[in-house]
Amino acid sequence: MTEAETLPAPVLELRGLSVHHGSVAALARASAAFRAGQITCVLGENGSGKSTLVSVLSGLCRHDEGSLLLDGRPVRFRSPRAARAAGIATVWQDLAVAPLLSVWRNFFLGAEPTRGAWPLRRLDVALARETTVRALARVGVPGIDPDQPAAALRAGERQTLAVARALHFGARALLIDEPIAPMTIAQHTLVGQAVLSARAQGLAIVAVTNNPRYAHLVGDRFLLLAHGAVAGNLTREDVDADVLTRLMAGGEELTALTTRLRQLHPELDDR
Ligand SMILES: Nc1ncnc2c1ncn2[C@@H]1O[C@H](COP(=O)(O)OP(=O)(O)OP(=O)(O)O)[C@@H](O)[C@H]1O
Repeated sequence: MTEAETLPAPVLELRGLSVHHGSVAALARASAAFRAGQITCVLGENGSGKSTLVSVLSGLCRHDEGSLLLDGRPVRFRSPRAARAAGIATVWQDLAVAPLLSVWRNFFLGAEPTRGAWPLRRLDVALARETTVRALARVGVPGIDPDQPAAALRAGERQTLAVARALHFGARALLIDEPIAPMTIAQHTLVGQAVLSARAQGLAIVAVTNNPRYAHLVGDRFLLLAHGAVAGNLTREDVDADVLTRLMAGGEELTALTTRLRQLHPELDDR
């Protein structure tokens, strides 16, 4: 059986997709497939197009060449809301929480459960709290007080809350743009746990990270971007953590590896 026959169909796919910002090609004819139950880590230097990839998949910006496919059908999201409605959840780099609102309020943000029939319908606060605690425990973060203000959460916990939310509201694809502020190992571990829970529940995950060791720990595939183009699309069998670290650090080695892999796997050109 070929690899294509054993893999689940892609949830999201880019085919020869380009995004221009003025004269700059932030993504240049990029092709990649993101499948259910797989974590694809996106790596590349500053300005290589990682955030643009998240923006185009999440409906924030539109492509001007090639195609974006959802379940094999070409789509063009009009807004992040449209992408969300299609089951694509995004944990933004500058993830905003309402700091003074409680954790459970942030979890629901306008989609709170209610009880009773109109006109006596009321917020079901007990259910909202309980659901938040359960959803957080499901992604490996037990024991969070749902009534504490979101400002009290650490960076990793905020990301985790966003992942828990995505799972609760039935997302099929999860996009994570790593925060700019460096995270501690403990914070990375938390986010890693949440991401692995999401994978176990069959989401297609696209995680932008600048940390090759973290990427190697959680990733099934590694999409390397350079100057907006796909410079490598590797599996765990192709690289170990040291190679991934070196690839991140230097363009030359990356180019050599890409050339070699393309010779060995001509089908990489189609990804
Ligand atoms: N809104 C914009 N207007 C003009 N140029 C942009 C815009 N957004 C991105 N670019 C350019 O597109 C290219 C890709 O940027 P992008 O932010 O996607 O890269 P990145 O890999 O996410 O970088 P970083 O790691 O610094 O976040 C860069 O050359 C950047 O300067």
